[in-house]
Amino acid sequence: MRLSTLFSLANLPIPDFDREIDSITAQAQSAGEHSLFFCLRGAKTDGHLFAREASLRGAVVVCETPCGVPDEIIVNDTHEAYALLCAALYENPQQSIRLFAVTGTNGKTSVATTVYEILRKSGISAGLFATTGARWGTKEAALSLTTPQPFDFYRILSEMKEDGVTHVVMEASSHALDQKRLFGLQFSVAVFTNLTQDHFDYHENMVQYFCAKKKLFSMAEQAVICVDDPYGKELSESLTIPVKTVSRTGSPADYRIVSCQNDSRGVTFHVIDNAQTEHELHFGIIGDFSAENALCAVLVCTAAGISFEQAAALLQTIDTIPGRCEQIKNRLGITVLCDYAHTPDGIRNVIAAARTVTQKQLILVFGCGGDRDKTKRPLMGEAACDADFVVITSDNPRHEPPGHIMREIIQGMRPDVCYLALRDRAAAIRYALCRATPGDTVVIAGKGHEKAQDIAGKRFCFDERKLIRHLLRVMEENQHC
Ligand SMILES: CC(=O)N[C@H]1[C@@H](OP(=O)(O)OP(=O)(O)OC[C@H]2O[C@@H](n3ccc(=O)[nH]c3=O)[C@H](O)[C@@H]2O)O[C@H](CO)[C@@H](O)[C@@H]1O[C@H](C)C(=O)N[C@@H](C)C(=O)N[C@H](CCC(=O)O)C(=O)O
Ligand SMILES: Nc1ncnc2c1ncn2[C@@H]1O[C@H](COP(=O)(O)OP(=O)(O)OP(=O)(O)O)[C@@H](O)[C@H]1O
Ligand SMILES: N[C@H](CCC[C@H](N)C(=O)O)C(=O)O
Ligand SMILES: [Mg+2]
Repeated sequence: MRLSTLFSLANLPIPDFDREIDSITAQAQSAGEHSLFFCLRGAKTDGHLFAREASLRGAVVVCETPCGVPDEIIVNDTHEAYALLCAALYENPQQSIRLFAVTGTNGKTSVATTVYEILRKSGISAGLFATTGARWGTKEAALSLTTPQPFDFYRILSEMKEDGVTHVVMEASSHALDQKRLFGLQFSVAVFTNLTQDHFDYHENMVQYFCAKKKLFSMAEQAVICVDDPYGKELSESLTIPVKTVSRTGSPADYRIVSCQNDSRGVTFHVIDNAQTEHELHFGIIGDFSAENALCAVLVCTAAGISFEQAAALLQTIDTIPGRCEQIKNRLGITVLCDYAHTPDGIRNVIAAARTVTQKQLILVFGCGGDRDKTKRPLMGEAACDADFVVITSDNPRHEPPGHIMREIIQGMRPDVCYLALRDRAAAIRYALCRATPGDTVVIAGKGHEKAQDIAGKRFCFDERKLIRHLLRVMEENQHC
């Protein structure tokens, strides 16, 4: 595409020179003869420092301050221009697709996947961008980020459009909102699930974390907001767009969950709407929080033109979200849940959910990621004390020593709680499963759908669900350990 066409499609002033452009990048080392290189100011360094390198590779450079290279274009905000020009390169696929987004600390993948499944099952040609990957029709694409960088996002979105997708639901991470990866998009509905501690390695405090999340709602026509935490309540009161509020702990709301019953088939719950009509819903994922996620998903679908009743009926047919309170069936009489809880609130919630289906002991296996929020480690240790026995292990230690991370978790644990620390995650899972007796539940948290363990910057194959299934099969064959 010509540079002039690209800028014109992005509604940006047309540069005074023209060139053929076929790719866009923010990584100087990937720039080439026909690429546009964006100088982004990041957390670690400033992309402007790499303008010369990109230019020597033949790229046109887009910057905020002059870099003194030939063929440079100066814009006010390179993050914004980056998103707009990536959209333009793919001929603005978002203009013919209805978009829905979910933000919040926990529950984004769960809500987004549920919306996707309901839309799909109702006959709508839908697409999904989530931590678990992108999906549409019979296709899938792996994503390295929950909310992809603009170039990857528009590349996949345009493929979805070519394949006839009309509705797309996605997760909006706080990192993405802060870095304006979604700049220029307009969402039919934005959802807020909750806000509790996470990512303090990136956001300085809860106020800044909340500010990043709030940005999504300036890009939305309608909102669905859980008002049980003070941030949701404040957000709902600050917006001028139509808002549907949701609660499950008695806070006043348009849709109130008034009872939840969990059993091995999931959660059955009652909702009273703002016309005081009561509805009974069922969702195949256990946990009171799952009822809240499910209700948010149903409300998003009503904005897509599906009736509440139809959305609720389709909800009943969903029994799995990969790695989210996913039950791994076995003939040993133990309940095994593979889950993605990786925050103090997530750990507390998944234990509470698992309790509702546990007759005897509840065993938890978990760890904390390296090179990420260190302050959540003792808090996750403290939350883990709600289990009867805890196996502390590794969860993507990245560049940190696993033993050091495990010690930080243990610092938050009550001295009366029984635990074992086993650095090798496969050994930790094996130990927990072997320890369990009929009537017990084993919750394995933090990695869910993930297929690798990141140790010292190297990614080792580690498909947790496959490993659990294998161990359970061996145990079934032996009926003892
Ligand atoms: C914390 C974070 O989000 N970092 C992202 C950010 O990096 P950064 O701001 O540190 O960038 P930087 O290293 O300072 O570099 C600034 C610029 O110089 C460029 N550069 C830098 C060095 C070089 O040699 N050459 C070069 O061109 C970089 O490409 C970049 O454009 O910008 C980079 C490029 O645009 C991203 O790759 C990087 O994501 C990293 C890989 C990442 O892991 N992000 C995670 C934490 C993330 O975004 N997670 C959320 C989900 C979180 C959740 O679960 O809620 C997500 O949406 O996935
Ligand atoms: N509404 C909720 N409130 C609290 N905890 C939840 C909620 N929904 C899910 N969880 C817990 O958090 C875990 C992660 O859920 P999910 O993957 O949906 O969150 P996410 O926001 O997408 O996370 P990420 O930031 O990694 O993308 C689940 O496995 C479950 O244990
Ligand atoms: N998407 C989240 C969850 C990571 C969960 C855990 N497996 C880890 O690696 O810390 C993040 O990037 O912070
Ligand atoms: Mg997610």
